[in-house]
Amino acid sequence: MPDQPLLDVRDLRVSFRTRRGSVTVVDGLSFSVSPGEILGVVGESGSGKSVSMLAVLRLLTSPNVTVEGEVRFRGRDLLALPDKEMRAVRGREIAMVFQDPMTALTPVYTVGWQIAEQIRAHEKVSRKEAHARAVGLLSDVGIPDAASRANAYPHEFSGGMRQRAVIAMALSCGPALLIADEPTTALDVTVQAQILDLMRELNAQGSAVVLITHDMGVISQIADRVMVMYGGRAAEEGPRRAVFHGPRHPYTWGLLDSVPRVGGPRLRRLPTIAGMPVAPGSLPEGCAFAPRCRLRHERCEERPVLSIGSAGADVGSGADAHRDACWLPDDDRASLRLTSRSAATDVPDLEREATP
Ligand SMILES: Nc1ncnc2c1ncn2[C@@H]1O[C@H](COP(=O)(O)OP(=O)(O)OP(=O)(O)O)[C@@H](O)[C@H]1O
Repeated sequence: MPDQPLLDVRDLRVSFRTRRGSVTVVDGLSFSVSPGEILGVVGESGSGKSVSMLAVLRLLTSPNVTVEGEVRFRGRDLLALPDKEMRAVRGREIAMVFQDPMTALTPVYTVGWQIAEQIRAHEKVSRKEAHARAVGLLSDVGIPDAASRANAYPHEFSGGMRQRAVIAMALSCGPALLIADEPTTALDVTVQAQILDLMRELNAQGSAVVLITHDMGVISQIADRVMVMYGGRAAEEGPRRAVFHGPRHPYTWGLLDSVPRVGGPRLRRLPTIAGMPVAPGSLPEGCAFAPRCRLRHERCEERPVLSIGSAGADVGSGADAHRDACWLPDDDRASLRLTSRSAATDVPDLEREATP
């Protein structure tokens, strides 16, 4: 893995001014993405996944929002880039796919025209050539009879086909980075798998991917590395295998325990994480997860730093590092996980079943 990250986000902080005062929803988030890797970002609703990526892309345009920190992409600080240069980065070097494909498609133009225009926005090619490439891309993403389908309007496509069209648009400029926010959530399972395959293909062609999801199952199928977010902060971050086989943060334990699995033991009830997600504006001074954590102790009133800890053997450095933000003693994590589970019955052993 090359040393220089493609995207390097340091101490990102996003606050909204509301009638109740300033509310911080992303609180000192740092992470990086290496060229060609797939980073899965996972966490419950409201954990700040979307807002942090929208901040990275400079798409939070409300006058009530404040974004602080550093976002380096290929060495340039995106937060300091003039608008025009930022627009060139978005769409050409960084592509985006959102849950609702209609956010990227305009209802009044044909799908082929929109992909062709996206190509022409970044490259000097004739209309005819751009259209031919758009047809080729639609065919690449599995749209049958792409030549005639290119002349259809978005409402004439199914949800899965629209998402494919948006991915075709992303593919059109061969982005170094694709940020995909819940791209499969609205789709049925078969189509979901096809869209994940397309992301893998895009990745195989050299694009790094940040995939936001609340679904640990999706992460287990596709991510090289995983960042688990809670309360606008990173709770844990590491290679997929390390996070699935040796999760270190009690919040990650909860997420993994609450994944329903086909073929797993029959559960009398699906375990859930007790308590409510932390509300923006009421982030505790210390560990954000402490109010819901069965293992909280005095030290949790102090904010834990995302770090490798003192464990040693199973952690590496750089992209291989497995970090967590928890004060529990490193050596006792495995037995503590069992202790914390014993209060819940019928909890499956997910580490053994994680995708290798
Ligand atoms: N414009 C806004 N003004 C105030 N608060 C906002 C605004 N946009 C988002 N938030 C708050 O920021 C927090 C993080 O939202 P975000 O959408 O990033 O969460 P998420 O982890 O992506 O969840 P989901 O999976 O539901 O999309 C939420 O509590 C949300 O209510």
